[in-house]
Amino acid sequence: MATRVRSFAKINLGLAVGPPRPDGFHALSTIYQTIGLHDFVTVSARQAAEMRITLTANHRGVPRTENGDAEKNTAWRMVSAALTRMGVTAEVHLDIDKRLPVQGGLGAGSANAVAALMGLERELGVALPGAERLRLAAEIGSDVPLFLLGGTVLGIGRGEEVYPLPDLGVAPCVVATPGVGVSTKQAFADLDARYPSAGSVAPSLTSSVENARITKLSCASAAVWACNGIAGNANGTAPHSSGTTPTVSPEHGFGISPSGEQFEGGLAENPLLALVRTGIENDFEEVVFSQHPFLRSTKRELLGSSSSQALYAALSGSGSALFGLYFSQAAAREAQQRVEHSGTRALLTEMLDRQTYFDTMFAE
Ligand SMILES: C[C@](O)(CO)[C@H](O)COP(=O)(O)OP(=O)(O)OC[C@H]1O[C@@H](n2ccc(N)nc2=O)[C@H](O)[C@@H]1O
Ligand SMILES: Nc1ncnc2c1ncn2[C@@H]1O[C@H](COP(=O)(O)OP(=O)(O)OP(=O)(O)O)[C@@H](O)[C@H]1O
Repeated sequence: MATRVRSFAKINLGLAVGPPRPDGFHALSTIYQTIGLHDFVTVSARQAAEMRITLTANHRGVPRTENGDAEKNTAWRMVSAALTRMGVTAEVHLDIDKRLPVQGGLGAGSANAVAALMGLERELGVALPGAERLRLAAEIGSDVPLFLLGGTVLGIGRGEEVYPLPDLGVAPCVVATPGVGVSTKQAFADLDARYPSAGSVAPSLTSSVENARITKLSCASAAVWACNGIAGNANGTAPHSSGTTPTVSPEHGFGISPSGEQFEGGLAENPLLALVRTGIENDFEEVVFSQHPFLRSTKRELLGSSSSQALYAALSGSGSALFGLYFSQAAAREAQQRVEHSGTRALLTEMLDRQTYFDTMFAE
């Protein structure tokens, strides 16, 4: 028997990058949001006298056994580390059915690692404690721990320190996937080069300005909490006390529940709108757009005009994927068509709340 796991992508709702730290990573603050697009990771595992982990994939950009570089794969690394922590020797086969872009800024490789861990635990009937999972995930990559929480997640530190936020909602989302890859490592280096601090040998971001932006984005997450405090509970584990997740509406401009019922008090109480109104931005846009100017046009297409405007559009992570969030399915479809008309692939999906993330993670 094998276990097939959906490996959902993320977008970044704002990403503020600070100066490099002594360990070479950059301090950052971001709000991660899982979305419905996904790869499939299939895990087969059985206890054995000797350890053997093999990996196949349907995309040539994915490190795998056939190419002799499986050990570089996030999913392979996660399974290897998890088996060591479990004290289990096993024969494991991983298959990655890649549907998300590689080097897309959608955290696809990071999500693959968590999907592999979930599949491995189910296959072996062994579950690591939550804190152990988070520690392992942070060792694999900065973007990995968020996928252990799902839904709307605050990320600080180098992005690996994660806190579940009450879900922002289920707004329709269009993801544009341009045919260029962006190296995350290079994007951080380009940001450093753009903001060299006077007098220093190594380039670094101007810390006072950038740290203020990090603080601002962390404060923006407080807007989410405040709104959810009104709309429901704010303990970060249950979406809303009403049991519903807010959606956004073009006609009314404020939150309505899936049953059509409006939240009292209007716009100010919709957490997604409240977050957008704090002025969230992705710091990578400046450097990535100057290298790939057509991405700026794609963002404009996602944003649309005043008659069918996006609630928000931005680069995800260090790109190259961009996303738009919309008030309605119709507005999202129009945006998808605008982007595809200009020759860039665009996929229609929606924000994925925490409950749905876990309920739909295991494929039949
Ligand atoms: C840009 C984001 O996608 C935003 O969500 C993430 O910060 C990237 O996370 P990730 O892909 O898991 O990144 P990692 O695998 O941890 O690091 C890849 C490389 O990116 C750089 N890196 C990453 C995260 C961070 N906070 N500072 C960095 O400088 C480092 O050079 C590192 O060697
Ligand atoms: N499971 C994996 N799937 C895809 N790429 C992987 C995987 N494991 C390691 N890699 C390597 O990592 C690089 C980037 O992978 P990924 O697709 O996760 O980038 P990304 O979407 O930009 O991620 P992030 O948003 O976390 O920066 C690839 O070039 C590839 O060599």
